Amino acid sequence: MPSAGGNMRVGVLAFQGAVREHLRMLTMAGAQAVAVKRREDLCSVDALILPGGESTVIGKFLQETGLGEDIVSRAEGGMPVWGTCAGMILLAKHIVNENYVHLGLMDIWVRRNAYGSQLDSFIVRRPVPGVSEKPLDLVFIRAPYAEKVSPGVEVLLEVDGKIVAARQGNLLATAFHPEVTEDPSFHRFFLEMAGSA
Ligand SMILES: NC(=O)CC[C@H](N)C(=O)O
Repeated sequence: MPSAGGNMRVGVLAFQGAVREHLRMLTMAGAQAVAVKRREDLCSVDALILPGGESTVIGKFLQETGLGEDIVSRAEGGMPVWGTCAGMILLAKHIVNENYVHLGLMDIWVRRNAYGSQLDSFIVRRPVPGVSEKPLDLVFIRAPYAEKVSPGVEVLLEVDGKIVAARQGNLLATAFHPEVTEDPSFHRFFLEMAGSA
């Protein structure tokens, strides 16, 4: 059972990538932040973040440890899961420029490394409807975007016509990295989403 508000225990998959940054932001947003490395760790959390990093490396780890299977069954049972950047790729049912999928949970068509080498990493400032009226720094680092989504998926934000944030029930995906900024709005949004799940 998810516990309410500040008592919520939120895990961050802690194999590779921006783990500490998410743990810090969750604490700032008022949750109990837990590093998830083993299958046992997952049992104790109400919600989970899949951080940015390298999706191929994290995906291999998920497969080898069995954590991937556990995450899929918890997510199918309603556990809120948020994937940032590589995490968005891990969540997707379709990776348009690869011939594999990882967790295959979300009805989105994601393109890996979608911005190419010239535009590898960049920041844009935008308000995100439903998350923050004030413009947020959106940090893209070798980011994916979604080319399309199924009708059941709510697009939260497009930047230059590309889908960079989307929600499908208990699943949230962002192509950018809110955890490397100083603004916990997105983490609060995820906690609210998790609290009402
Ligand atoms: N910052 C990131 O998470 C980059 C994602 C990475 N390009 C991948 O494909 O996994």
